[in-house]
Amino acid sequence: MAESSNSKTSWADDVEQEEEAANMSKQQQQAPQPAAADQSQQKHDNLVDNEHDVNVTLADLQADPNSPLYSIKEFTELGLKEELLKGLALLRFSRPSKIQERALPLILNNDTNLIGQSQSGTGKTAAFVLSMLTKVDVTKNVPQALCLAPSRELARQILAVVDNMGSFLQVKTQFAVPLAVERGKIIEAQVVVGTPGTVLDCIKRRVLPVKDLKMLCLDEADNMLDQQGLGDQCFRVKSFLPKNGVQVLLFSATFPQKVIEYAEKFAPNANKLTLKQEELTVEGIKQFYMDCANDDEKYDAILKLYELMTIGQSVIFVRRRENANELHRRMTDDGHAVSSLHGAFDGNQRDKIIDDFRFGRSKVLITTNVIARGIDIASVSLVVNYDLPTLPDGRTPDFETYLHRIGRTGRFGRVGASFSFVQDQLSWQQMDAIQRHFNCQMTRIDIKSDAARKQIKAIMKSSKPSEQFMGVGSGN
Ligand SMILES: Nc1ncnc2c1ncn2[C@@H]1O[C@H](COP(=O)(O)OP(=O)(O)OP(=O)(O)O)[C@@H](O)[C@H]1O
Repeated sequence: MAESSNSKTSWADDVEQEEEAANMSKQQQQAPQPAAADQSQQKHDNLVDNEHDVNVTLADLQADPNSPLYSIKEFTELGLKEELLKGLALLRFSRPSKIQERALPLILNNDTNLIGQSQSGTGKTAAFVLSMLTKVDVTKNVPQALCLAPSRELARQILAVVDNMGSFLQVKTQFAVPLAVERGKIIEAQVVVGTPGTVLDCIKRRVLPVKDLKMLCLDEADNMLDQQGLGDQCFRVKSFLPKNGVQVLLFSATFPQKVIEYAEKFAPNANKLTLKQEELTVEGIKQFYMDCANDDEKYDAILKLYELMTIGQSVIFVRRRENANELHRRMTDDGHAVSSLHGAFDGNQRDKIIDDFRFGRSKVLITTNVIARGIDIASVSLVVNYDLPTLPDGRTPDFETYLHRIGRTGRFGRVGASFSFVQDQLSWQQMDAIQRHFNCQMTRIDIKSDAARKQIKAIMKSSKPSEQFMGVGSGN
């Protein structure tokens, strides 16, 4: 875990920053609370019509045994409380996805730990949120389920899902990130969602009572356990919990072999739902690459892409905060409306930037790996790897981060595209290694060609909000 020499400190830096962050009131720190129905409307509006020949409905996908959204059961067969079924209906979740259908009975029928893996955007959040909400007793005002996430943004998003899905249960929730927990007040909420550092601090200060906890859930578990700071904090949180009776759930789209060992230590004797490496990529995400001669050509290409990027919403990933600042400044100076988000912003600013993007007030977001994982915004149709993701050595490709980054599009059966820039021999090698690792093919695209622009436009349009519910373009 923490001692791993391969730990990805760049991500940890962002989180550390977050843990130290910001002077803000509790109210300002609350998760966004879109009315469930509005949120659901937004979700379904984003299931797409398209310019392609083939329309596949979500119902079709869920009937296809090869799709990660496939299910044979109904939510009503999964042993959920009536109030949760009502919450699911309000969110217009009609059928469970594969991970939900498989994980829920394994979690709910006994107290065995679970390591759950499924592709990005396939509904892992609902699997663990429904589990937490099933296990808590809302008549007791004491924390019973604890969920840890690696970033403020992700914790906030999970909290909003708990609030929405649990709205008929009248569950009480607590956001546990820096300064969100009222000083000196003992937490009475049944479900606590936060980042590991703050949660650990609350436990040590005895603000967060742990004796009634029944469930500990780690989202993006491989990432948290693999990092120096976060991994330590997660293990320390766990060491404070009752030795028996706490069910541990670890979820992620990726569980690289080297992390499995920590995962098994953290969640002993767990049931496991895992995937093979070549099953990890999401079919709806078309992967392209752009071959540039140098940095200037790369910048010209991103300007050419901009017009297409704003058809839907796009995320541009760069390596470091300074690169994000620099690209933001250059694009803004050139008259383009872009926003930027990274760990150097304080909590308040981060909430505003992500909310502006989430609710469509901004269209293009330049960011670091801080939101590479978990963030779920249905209308993101394009992900750009302006810099390919690497381990801290700056050379070795970071396969998992690549997969999580491109997974910000193509959510729950939608289509999307990813563009990766290559500009020298090293980035070529990195791209080649990524393709071999996932056994996938990236298609070369020349942004200057009309045909290519048309192709991209079609993909972007196909994931644009539409009147037509449930039409999911194949994108082929
Ligand atoms: N059964 C369902 N029916 C309809 N929509 C669903 C269902 N389950 C989840 N969704 C929606 O699918 C989207 C993706 O879900 P979620 O964010 O949980 O994916 P994930 O597997 O956690 O992805 P990641 O690995 O990127 O974190 C969300 O918008 C969610 O509301």
